[in-house]
Amino acid sequence: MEKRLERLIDWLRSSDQFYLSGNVEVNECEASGRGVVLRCGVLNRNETVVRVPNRYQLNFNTILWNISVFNPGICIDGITVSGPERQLQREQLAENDPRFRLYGAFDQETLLAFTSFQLVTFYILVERVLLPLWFGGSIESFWQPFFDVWPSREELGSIPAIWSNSVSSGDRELVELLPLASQKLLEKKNKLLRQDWEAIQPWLISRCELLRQDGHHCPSIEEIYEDFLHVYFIINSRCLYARVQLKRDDEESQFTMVPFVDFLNHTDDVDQHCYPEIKRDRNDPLGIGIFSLKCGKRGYTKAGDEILLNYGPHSNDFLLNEYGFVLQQNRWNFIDISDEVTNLIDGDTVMTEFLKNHGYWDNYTINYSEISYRALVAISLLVTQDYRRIEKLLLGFISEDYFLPKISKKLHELLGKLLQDYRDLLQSLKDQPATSARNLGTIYRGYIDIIEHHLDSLS
Ligand SMILES: C[S@@+](CC[C@H](N)C(=O)[O-])C[C@H]1O[C@@H](n2cnc3c(N)ncnc32)[C@H](O)[C@@H]1O
Repeated sequence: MEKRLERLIDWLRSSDQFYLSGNVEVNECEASGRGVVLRCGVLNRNETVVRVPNRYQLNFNTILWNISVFNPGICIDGITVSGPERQLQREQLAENDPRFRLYGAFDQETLLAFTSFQLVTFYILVERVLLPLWFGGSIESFWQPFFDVWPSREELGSIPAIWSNSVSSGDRELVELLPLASQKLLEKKNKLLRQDWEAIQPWLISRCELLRQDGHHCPSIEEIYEDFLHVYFIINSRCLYARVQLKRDDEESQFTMVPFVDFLNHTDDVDQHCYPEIKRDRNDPLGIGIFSLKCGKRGYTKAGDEILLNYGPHSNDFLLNEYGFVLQQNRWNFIDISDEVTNLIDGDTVMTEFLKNHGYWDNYTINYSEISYRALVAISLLVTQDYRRIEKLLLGFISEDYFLPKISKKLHELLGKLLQDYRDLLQSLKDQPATSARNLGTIYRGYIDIIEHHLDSLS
């Protein structure tokens, strides 16, 4: 890894807009992979840790630029390569570079119809997996130094969508043990994976056909699907929010991938650590901009301190499904108790309809500090069946405090049952030493903390 890191930084240094603080370095540990630490000196509030120009970021725009070098039919003013620049770029390329054919078949409309995720995944698969198969790997992607520092398949094996979609995952049986919040996230992710695979699969098949026509070995589509899963979660776990004007109507497409910045690990602390800043580049007005990572309020003064970034206020269920890790302590944890509560009400159509009509059916949660208002409304109705007063509660004429003494016994019962279920699940996970099972155990331990806290305050 040391050599690959050196190569990455040399590559980035070929731009004079790149900056990296001399006070930081990358280190590696088993629990969180690569991370960035303070090597020496200090980092003060608002100081730049690293700055990466647009050209070295992988995103919808830079990919269009790179494809347009090989395909003159892709022409978007300010985004794709200009005439004189194309000439310059071409002079550096071999005439038989396979990308003239790999990218030549696209028309602009097709490319623009892809989401960011689809285009970035397709492009990385071509540049990282297919391109090295031509001419014994003698043609190398511009992005190779970036590709070389990404996590291996094994490192991403702790993500539930990998358990459920990859034939090589040994953790498939853990899907059954996922809590409801994770099951819902997994379902959503599986749907996106299916959609994106369907969108790019035909293009990958026809690109593989080109390889075969030239007499090269080509992986089967099943093998490429495994690469697709790997690349998909590399992107998913490393992308950073950035406006992509060409895709402005698609919220999910607003991201960029930024070398080195993507070495920062996550903290649940939202406003103390580093923060991103994107500045428009005068020389590249339609690009995403220059991406900087700045030091937050807390500053760093002790050598070895880890420089961190908050990925968002995410629970352990979310972190597991999006990134494949969990935190031992996480202030954003919550339990989805929708199934337990709806099961208690199910069968009573009047009550169900009432809650549905008022927008209070389903989606009930508890976090460390509170039982959600939605859950209190549903349980109060279940216990009291006092429709008149519940309407007053919803209109704000009475407070939930009126109902709390009446529902305390039911809450005790419900939380007591959940506590037992989670303890049983923890017990059944105890004999499984793998990281994925340990992560699930951490989620359930977080749930137990939440429930014990509420049971203490109810009694
Ligand atoms: C943006 S990358 C950070 C760099 C990454 N550690 C690497 O080795 O390249 C996000 C990934 O880092 C790991 N990660 C981030 N924060 C972590 C944390 N607090 N604890 C454990 N793993 C973490 C997870 O594997 C996650 O998918």
